[in-house]
Amino acid sequence: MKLIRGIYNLKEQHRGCVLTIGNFDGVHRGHQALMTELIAEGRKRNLPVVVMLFEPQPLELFAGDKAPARLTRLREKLRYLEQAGVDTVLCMRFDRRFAAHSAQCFISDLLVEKLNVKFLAVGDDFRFGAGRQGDFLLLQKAGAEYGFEVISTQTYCNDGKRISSTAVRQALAQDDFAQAQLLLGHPFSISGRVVHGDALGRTIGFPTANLPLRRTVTPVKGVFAVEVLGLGEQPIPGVANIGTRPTVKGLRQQLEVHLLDTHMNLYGRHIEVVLKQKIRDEQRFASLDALKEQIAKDVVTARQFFGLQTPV
Ligand SMILES: Cc1cc2nc3c(=O)[nH]c(=O)nc-3n(C[C@H](O)[C@H](O)[C@H](O)COP(=O)(O)O)c2cc1C
Ligand SMILES: Nc1ncnc2c1ncn2[C@@H]1O[C@H](COP(=O)(O)OP(=O)(O)OP(=O)(O)O)[C@@H](O)[C@H]1O
Repeated sequence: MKLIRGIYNLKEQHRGCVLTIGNFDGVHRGHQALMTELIAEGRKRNLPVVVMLFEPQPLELFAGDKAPARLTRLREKLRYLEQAGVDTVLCMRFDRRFAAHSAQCFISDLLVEKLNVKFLAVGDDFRFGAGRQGDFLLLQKAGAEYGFEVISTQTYCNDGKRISSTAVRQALAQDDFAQAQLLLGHPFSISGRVVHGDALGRTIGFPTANLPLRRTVTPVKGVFAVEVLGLGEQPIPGVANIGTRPTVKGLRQQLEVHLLDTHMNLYGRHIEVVLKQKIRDEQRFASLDALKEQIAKDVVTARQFFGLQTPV
């Protein structure tokens, strides 16, 4: 799969494609169904399948930390879109300048001139261009004028309800990871590169691997039983805290994971942490000893969840 970043990297050879546009946060089963349709269309027309997405997501620009929690970072979106069989991702930098382009200009400069789109599939509620002036009807009119087909995507449902990134966030807000997985078509996970922490964890007897969470808003918070992927063939069970660590006056949100029965130096490794079950909310403890005592209990809870014997 190819990644093209920004309009200036679009070259003559990229003209002619079947296209969809959106956030695709989570790359959930609704998105996957749309990809399947688009890929069939691309094969029929012998044209590459292109997904246009925006970074940051538009609401992150407009609403900052009031924006909905992000389910996937760009890297994760790319991985899932590649698995779905997409040929090219066109990642547009969504800044004030880009957002100020008129709907007409978005169509004529980007869709027609740069991409020469032949088939476009978007939701019938899709809005675009400065002030959200552009809508599905305008796209259809433009399609008739410039010679491309515009269709509205079929709604893909679960239990009679439309699958959406919002629905996944709602499931996660209730710590319902089974429901989130059902909607996503893959487990909810957080991944990243392990960085150095304050090495306090080792002194309190629970060494942790720290992942900084660059996203401003996380969809989940607290202490969880987790499985860590990316450290060999088998997932490694662990216990993780997602939060600001109020006991040690941590400032930024991070994910810290303590592996059960495994001692490894993880600095610099890329890991994927799959959340399996919530254990409790993060708390501010009066002392490090109190925190240590609680983490020992969390470890026991996680061991029980994984059906692991607790050493005596
Ligand atoms: C299972 C687990 C639960 C945790 N729970 C809390 C908590 O409730 N409150 C808190 O302030 N820190 C919590 N922490 C974070 C600890 O404060 C942190 O691991 C310790 O300060 C070590 O930080 P370091 O790795 O940056 O040295 C938890 C860590 C783990 C692994
Ligand atoms: N359940 C679904 N079935 C079919 N198409 C979908 C479904 N969900 C999203 N799409 C389509 O995928 C494209 C990208 O959707 P986008 O990620 O912007 O929204 P979303 O998944 O509905 O999330 P949100 O909850 O943020 O609105 C749009 O064209 C949208 O219509």
